[in-house]
Amino acid sequence: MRTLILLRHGESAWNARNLFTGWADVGLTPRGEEQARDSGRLLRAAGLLPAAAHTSVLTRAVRSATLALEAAGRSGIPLTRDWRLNERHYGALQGRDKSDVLREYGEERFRLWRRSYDAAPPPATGAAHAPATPPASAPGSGSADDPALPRTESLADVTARLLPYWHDHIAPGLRAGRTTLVVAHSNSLRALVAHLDGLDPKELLDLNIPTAMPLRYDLDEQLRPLVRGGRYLDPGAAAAAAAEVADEGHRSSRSTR
Ligand SMILES: O=C(O)[C@@H](CO)OP(=O)(O)O
Repeated sequence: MRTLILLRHGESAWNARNLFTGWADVGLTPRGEEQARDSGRLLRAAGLLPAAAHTSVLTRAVRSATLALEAAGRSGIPLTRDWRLNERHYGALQGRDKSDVLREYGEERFRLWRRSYDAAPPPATGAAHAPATPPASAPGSGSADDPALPRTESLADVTARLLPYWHDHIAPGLRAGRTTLVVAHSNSLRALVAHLDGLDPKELLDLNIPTAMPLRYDLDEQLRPLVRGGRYLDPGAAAAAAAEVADEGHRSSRSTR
């Protein structure tokens, strides 16, 4: 049996402010840092000791991975960063308040942009929407104006850039028997879960990944899940937190609630 642990980063500054984030490189809130440490403590308590870890190039994920591994007593293991694990590029929605977007475009469009397989938000235009720091290993020259950088992404686009990384860098370690931690984002993890569980687009609409809740997948030799959907280490807390994610846009930011 092979064990994979999926973990979304802790609460970011823009999660707390109810803003679409995507490739904007924002840090964790103090609460997000504590959530990341708590997730590491959960791993340790469950006896889940990763031998390898992968994360995106975005600060909120790298920092969460570092804090979780420290709290799990595993800070010495290799941590590999790659832009292919980044959050989906949210196009022109990046930096916008989710409640404002919901009001402006309506429930159906809002839901399809957030949770469908093939709808991409309108592309970002101009430097204002380009990532502040282009991910170092992203395609192209690394300049924020580089036409090779995405200006928006659907979940299908995320899946297409993520799966080569899964096949070439994560799956081989799992096959070699290494318990592996992947620390990523709401939508890059939705793409990975959809691949592992064989979700169809309708099932994907209802898939929400909560922040900092370790999700354990035990996999067979073909890397197929023994239990579809995996198992959250703290199922009750994860279900409540996933419901809050689903409800984003319908409530104001955490700091003003
Ligand atoms: O804004 C984003 O980049 C993501 C994660 O916060 O949002 P959502 O979960 O709505 O896809």
